[in-house]
Amino acid sequence: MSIEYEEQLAGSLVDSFPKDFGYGVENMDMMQENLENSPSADNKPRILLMGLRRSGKSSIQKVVFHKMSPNETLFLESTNKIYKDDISGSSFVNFHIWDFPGQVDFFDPTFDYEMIFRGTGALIFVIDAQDDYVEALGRLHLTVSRAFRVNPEINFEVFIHKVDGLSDDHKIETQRDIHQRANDDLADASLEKLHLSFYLTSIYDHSIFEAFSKVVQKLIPQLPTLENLLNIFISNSGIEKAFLFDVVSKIYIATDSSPVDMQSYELCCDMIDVVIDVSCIYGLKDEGNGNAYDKESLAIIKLNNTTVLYLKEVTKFLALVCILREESFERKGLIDYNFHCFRKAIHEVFEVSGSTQRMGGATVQSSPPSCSGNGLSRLKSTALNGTPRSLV
Ligand SMILES: Nc1nc2c(ncn2[C@@H]2O[C@H](COP(=O)(O)OP(=O)(O)OP(=O)(O)O)[C@@H](O)[C@H]2O)c(=O)[nH]1
Repeated sequence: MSIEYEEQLAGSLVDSFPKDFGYGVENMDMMQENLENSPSADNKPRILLMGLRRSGKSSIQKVVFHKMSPNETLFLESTNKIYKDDISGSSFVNFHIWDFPGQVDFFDPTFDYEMIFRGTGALIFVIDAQDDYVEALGRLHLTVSRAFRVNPEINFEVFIHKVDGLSDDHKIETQRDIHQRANDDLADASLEKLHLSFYLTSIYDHSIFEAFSKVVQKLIPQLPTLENLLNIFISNSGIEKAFLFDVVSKIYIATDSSPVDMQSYELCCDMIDVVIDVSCIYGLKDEGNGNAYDKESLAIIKLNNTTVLYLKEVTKFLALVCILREESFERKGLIDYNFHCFRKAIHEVFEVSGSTQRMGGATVQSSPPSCSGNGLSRLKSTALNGTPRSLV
């Protein structure tokens, strides 16, 4: 069975997937000040964070990609210029996030929005659900309709944010209402083809990571292959659920095709935190050198309800985290062998090598999570790669 499995995995390798998937190179006069000093133009997909002032855009970006604790966001100052964040240096996920200041007059004639939208993979519009959202809906409509006319390929994502302050019933009602009104506005403008996806989010729980995972997954051209590999892996190993995690951001870049329940996702996120924390405390060399997450990273946690959590390194940035029953874990040898095949296939999918890789003209260097500095996402030493060549 295992050999068959290996063949199945090997058979589905990447040739059929675009290697140079990416978005355009831009240079905008309007944003000289912000962009000139940033890592140069390249073909990385761009995710825009837009919305009214104080809707929570910067908080989302800081919490998901910079390990800021949600309480610290209370002290974030208002963004007054476009903040361009290239997160490819510390994460598997290889794109730029542009945080727009709420007060920018986006449709100022001197503002080259066509350039911006042309190079955009996803536009996240953040709506503060604790506030009156009528103005936000007007702004949403204006933004997405302009963007759609420039680039119909953009994924339009609406985060109904700060839902931690709402009761469960109120959450559902707010989502229904926003969904209805936003789509009515689009229908009135004959923009039925413009598809909006809605997510209920909060930085105070895992919902923001889940939503971001889904946004990012849509930008990964290899997603069907990854899902396929995960399906084959779990069905041959007696595993109930498996996630392929970006360890730094805790975004899952793929999972098998069984439905995701929030509790399983949270459990797996917590496991990553535990593993990295324990590794930071007990796993480093005497001088405190090294990375908290490396080739040797492996953890098994048995819960008191006969569930086993299993985490193993896949690449410098990716970990496989699985949930399974204790009985299935008795066949650990089989799981390990299948994992070995799975890992090999993932490496082949992304052609991960230990050297600098060229991605649509951009050279990317990156390092795995380390314990030094401000949280585990801080880069310590610049190690070469682990970033997928084709994930651009
Ligand atoms: N309750 C709650 N508050 C949040 C959440 N996300 C952000 N906030 C708070 O919302 C306030 C505004 O957050 P920012 O991230 O600065 O908002 P912004 O959209 O970047 O604002 P501008 O830079 O002015 O455009 C801060 O006090 C955050 O702590 C959330 O999920 N729940």
